[in-house]
Amino acid sequence: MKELLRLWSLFRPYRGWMIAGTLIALLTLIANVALMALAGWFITAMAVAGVAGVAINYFAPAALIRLSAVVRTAGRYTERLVNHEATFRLIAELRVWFYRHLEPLAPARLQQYHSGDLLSRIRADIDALDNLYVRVLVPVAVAAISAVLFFVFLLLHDPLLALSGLAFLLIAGVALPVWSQGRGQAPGRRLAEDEAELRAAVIDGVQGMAELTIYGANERQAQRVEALGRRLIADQARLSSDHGVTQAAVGLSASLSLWVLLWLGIPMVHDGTLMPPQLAMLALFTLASFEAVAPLPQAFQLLGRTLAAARRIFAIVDTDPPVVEPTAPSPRPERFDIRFRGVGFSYPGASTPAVADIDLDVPQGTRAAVVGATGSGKSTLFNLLLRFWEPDAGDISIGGHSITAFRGDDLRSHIAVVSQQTYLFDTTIRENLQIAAPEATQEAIEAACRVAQIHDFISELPDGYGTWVGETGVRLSGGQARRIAVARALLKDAPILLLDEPTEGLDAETERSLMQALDRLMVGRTVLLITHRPAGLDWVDGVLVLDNGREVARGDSKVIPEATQGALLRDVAGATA
Ligand SMILES: Nc1ncnc2c1ncn2[C@@H]1O[C@H](COP(=O)(O)OP(=O)(O)OP(=O)(O)O)[C@@H](O)[C@H]1O
Repeated sequence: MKELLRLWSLFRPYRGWMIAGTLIALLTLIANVALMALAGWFITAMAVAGVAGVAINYFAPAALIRLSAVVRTAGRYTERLVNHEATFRLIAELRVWFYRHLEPLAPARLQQYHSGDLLSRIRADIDALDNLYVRVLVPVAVAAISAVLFFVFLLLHDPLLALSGLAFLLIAGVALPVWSQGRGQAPGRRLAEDEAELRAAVIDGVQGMAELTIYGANERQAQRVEALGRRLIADQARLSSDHGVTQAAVGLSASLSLWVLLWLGIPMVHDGTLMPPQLAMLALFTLASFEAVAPLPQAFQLLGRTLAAARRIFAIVDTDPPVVEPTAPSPRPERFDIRFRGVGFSYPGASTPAVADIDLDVPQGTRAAVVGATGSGKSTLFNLLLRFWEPDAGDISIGGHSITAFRGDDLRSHIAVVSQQTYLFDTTIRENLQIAAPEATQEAIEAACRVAQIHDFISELPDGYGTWVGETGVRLSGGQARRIAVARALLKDAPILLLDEPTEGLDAETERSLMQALDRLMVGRTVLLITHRPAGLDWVDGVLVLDNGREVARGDSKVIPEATQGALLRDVAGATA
């Protein structure tokens, strides 16, 4: 119920559309029922007149029948147009609304979700919400209003006929939807969850296909996907069979309603309280009136799926962002020194802190390295500096301003990152570079690529900068992707540069030339490097050595103590073994 009210408030801007859609749908329904009732009356009246040998005016009823037919057809078309237009607008807006809530949660709060699950939420779950609008709200409003009108119409002829008609309408329009809503709740919820799990499993299978093939695990993955598919089909089959049952029950209610009306009405014709054409009209009227309630059982059956989708969406929307954005405008630092003071942080649920009591100064224009074995907390320092997470203790400042005073985007506009994992989008090299500077001209892009020593390679490609790099940049080597990252950082032209093992995994020659490119990039910037390799750090001005999130030494590169060197070298040996 809570979800329904929240969804209703989200639909608020579309209430005008909803009212228009409801009125047009109501008019269409009334035209259809009128068409059937008038036709019943007209045919019987003509037959009775023929038998009696009297003339009747057939122009008015014939014109009304034609009018009803035209209104029904035009109404159906317009109603679809209006309601679908409103639904598509609503869905488009909901998707943007959801994405706006998702953005501040990345990456910290989203790590617990599989990308396939998030995709399911943003696509299938948002789509499922339109069910509430087109299949529940509008039909329920139409059914409720028309049931009252139909009841009043029957009441004008006979109270007993009205009550029997209403009783069957209530069975089809209230009892059956309540039953199918109860039956559909559990499979509907499972459908939302299983669809997400299936999507995640398929994405995993496709992305990890090389590993699955190497380790002969394709079959197991296929079985997992198949089992999920079977579960999904079982729930869909149950919903479909229930849908069949309710549709049959609606048909049965309509037929029973007709029979009861005839059973009650025929004696009235004998008594002369009802004319034969009236009986025919009321019979077809009763039958046609069930069109108003026919969509309700399925709509309520799908309510379980819709509410499960709503819950999954609200679960993300209600997540508190890991950092609180300041309300005041961000400061505009004149200098770009980086300072950590007493910084401590634990990831949620972790028993030990990832970093504790860290002090670090990187004066503007200098270069510092944080060295430590795997898991010693180096990347955590970057995550805190980039404000993906908020420290539990201490403070980080840039140019004398605490980073808590900056809005996330403003803070990150001062920082460029080159890491070992450069994410390349499935688009052209040019667009991948323009992520850092959307307005960058071709000349600026080429200049950055020359410094990054990747221009010659790109120029030799048949499509040059228009070359498609493939998903996650599969068509480029690790070294080439790293150079693209350097070029991106040059294009961004930020005063602070974070380097996360930028030469990791490259051969000596590639590493040397990438270091030359990095040398050019580092000029005039405040640079912080994280690495687990203690060797070759003579180009940095200061080193901080971490072990298990704590400082164990600091100074220049010579301070890396023997013991720590040993641990680091073991780490390197372990990583390469
Ligand atoms: N997103 C996260 N959620 C929970 N725990 C995390 C997360 N990221 C890191 N950790 C944990 O925090 C500790 C420090 O990790 P961190 O990634 O900062 O180490 P690192 O020195 O950068 O390691 P590496 O050199 O392997 O990248 C580790 O124990 C790690 O398991």
